[in-house]
Amino acid sequence: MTSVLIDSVNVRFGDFEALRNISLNIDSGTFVTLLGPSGCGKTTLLKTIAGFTPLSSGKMLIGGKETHNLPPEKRDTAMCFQSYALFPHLSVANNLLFGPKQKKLSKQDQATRLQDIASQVSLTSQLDKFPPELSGGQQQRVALGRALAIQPGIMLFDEPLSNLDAKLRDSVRFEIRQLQKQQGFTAIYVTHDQAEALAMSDIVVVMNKGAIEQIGSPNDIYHRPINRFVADFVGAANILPAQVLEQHGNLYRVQTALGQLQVQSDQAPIAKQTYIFWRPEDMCFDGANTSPNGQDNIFESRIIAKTFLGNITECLLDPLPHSHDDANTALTCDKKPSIRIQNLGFQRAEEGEQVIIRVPSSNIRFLAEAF
Ligand SMILES: Nc1ncnc2c1ncn2[C@@H]1O[C@H](COP(=O)(O)OP(=O)(O)OP(=O)(O)O)[C@@H](O)[C@H]1O
Repeated sequence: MTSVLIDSVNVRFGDFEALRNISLNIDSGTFVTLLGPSGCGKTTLLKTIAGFTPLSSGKMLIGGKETHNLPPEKRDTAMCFQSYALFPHLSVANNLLFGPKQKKLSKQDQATRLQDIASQVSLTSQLDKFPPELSGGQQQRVALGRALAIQPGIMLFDEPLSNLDAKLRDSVRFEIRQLQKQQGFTAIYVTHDQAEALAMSDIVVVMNKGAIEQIGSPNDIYHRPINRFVADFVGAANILPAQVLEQHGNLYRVQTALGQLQVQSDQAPIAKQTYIFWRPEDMCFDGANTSPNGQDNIFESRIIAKTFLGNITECLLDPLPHSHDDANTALTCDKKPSIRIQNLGFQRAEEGEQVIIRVPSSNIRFLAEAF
């Protein structure tokens, strides 16, 4: 088991800064996901950990050892790629044995390792086949088994499931997580798929433009994103600029382009002009135009578009003018945003229909970002 400490790391390619001031502490045995849009530096960070890309500045420790003079083969890491990178002329067995042979394991240890790994990645019946004779999912499992056969302290995964169809992706994703839990290796997993990151990880690292935006548990990242980028990248979000008007205990009245809203928050806003957000599933369709506790936000909207998603329905709403607005506040002039709602109860509502929606004040959160 191996920890990774990354301290103020920068990586430059010529004038281009691919990684900016990255600091990250990964405990041994943790499953960490690097999540972010294409080009944000995820693979570069993975390659610096593997030792394939040198640091421009900062330092890195693997298992407590400074990596400055540590070549890739001495880092206790193995990498599993999106492209599988299998040896087509070698059988599945010999692909799996590539690492153990390089490590000069005895014939008997190689045989034991092969049996163990083949059964872990469910390939025992495929050992004599060659990679071109396998399905995409089987090839992916060979790539995984080949990396596992080295028994690394740290497994580095670079979008390993992106070539698989949705169903297979779910099952291989589950297998990887099960293996990681059983064997206890540290996993650093690159993806741009937020659902994958939330489903697999102990810790999610959200990256943007070469820097880290937020580090947290899947629950924190989803429910307590710190800024608009994270809120929007990790799932759908309704985000509004908000001007704080008054506070009573943990209840805030804010002016938004939708009118005045109430926000119940134990965390104070970082500025008077900030942003609020809520998830599409945090609001509901309501028959009554009153708030029973005086703290819910109720507004009328027109359904612009309706999408059936199987277990839920998503609607795009055009909120109608709010009758209790403070017309003197600048934000009432802002362009009125559309709002997304996901709900079980919308199946019968039709596009064009006018509906009343409710957002409990406790479901709206402040982002730690000012404008
Ligand atoms: N060897 C290199 N020389 C110059 N620029 C590079 C090099 N490697 C990566 N980059 C640049 O660094 C940036 C980050 O690339 P990286 O591959 O780390 O992104 P990523 O987040 O993994 O993207 P993707 O999800 O598309 O794989 C990109 O703009 C890329 O063009």
